[in-house]
Amino acid sequence: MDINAVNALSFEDFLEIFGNVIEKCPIIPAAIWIHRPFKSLADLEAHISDFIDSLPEAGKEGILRCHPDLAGRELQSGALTRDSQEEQHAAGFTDLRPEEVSHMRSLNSEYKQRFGFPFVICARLSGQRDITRELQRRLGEGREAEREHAIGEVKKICALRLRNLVLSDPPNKL
Ligand SMILES: NC(=O)N[C@H]1NC(=O)NC1=O
Repeated sequence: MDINAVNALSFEDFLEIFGNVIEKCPIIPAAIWIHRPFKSLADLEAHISDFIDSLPEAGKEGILRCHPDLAGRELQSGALTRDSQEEQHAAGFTDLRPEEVSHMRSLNSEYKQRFGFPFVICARLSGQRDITRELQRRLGEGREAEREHAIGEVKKICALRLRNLVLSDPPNKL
């Protein structure tokens, strides 16, 4: 699908296709619909990014809270969105040994206790081992810096999801 095809979609079809580019936050593509016609994929992405930046702290943290834990219970029970399932699989979280799952879960819960929102990272851009190391490093960050860092990761996840939808041969890098 190219950008002209995107611009030709009805609101309902647009939401159906782009509703999860920010995990479980269809309000975001719904809100930026008003900026059609989009000049390019980068333009569409920039509107999403600007909308997120315009939110108060509570809105940004709400977005983070819509993200499932990496290697969490939803992965185990098959309750992830398809996007998230594919991303966690790509990073290797579907192949963890039981002790690695427990380690990841205890780090996730320590992180949530410290910051009040889940640890979020663009799983397609790193492997499971690097992500675990990064989680440990980010546990030492300040709350505000960490919120902004996590929102940056949400935007990377969004960029790759958009490319998957709009480009026919999507690269798995930014
Ligand atoms: N918690 C977290 O980072 N979740 C995710 N990251 C990603 O790339 N897909 C996700 O679901």
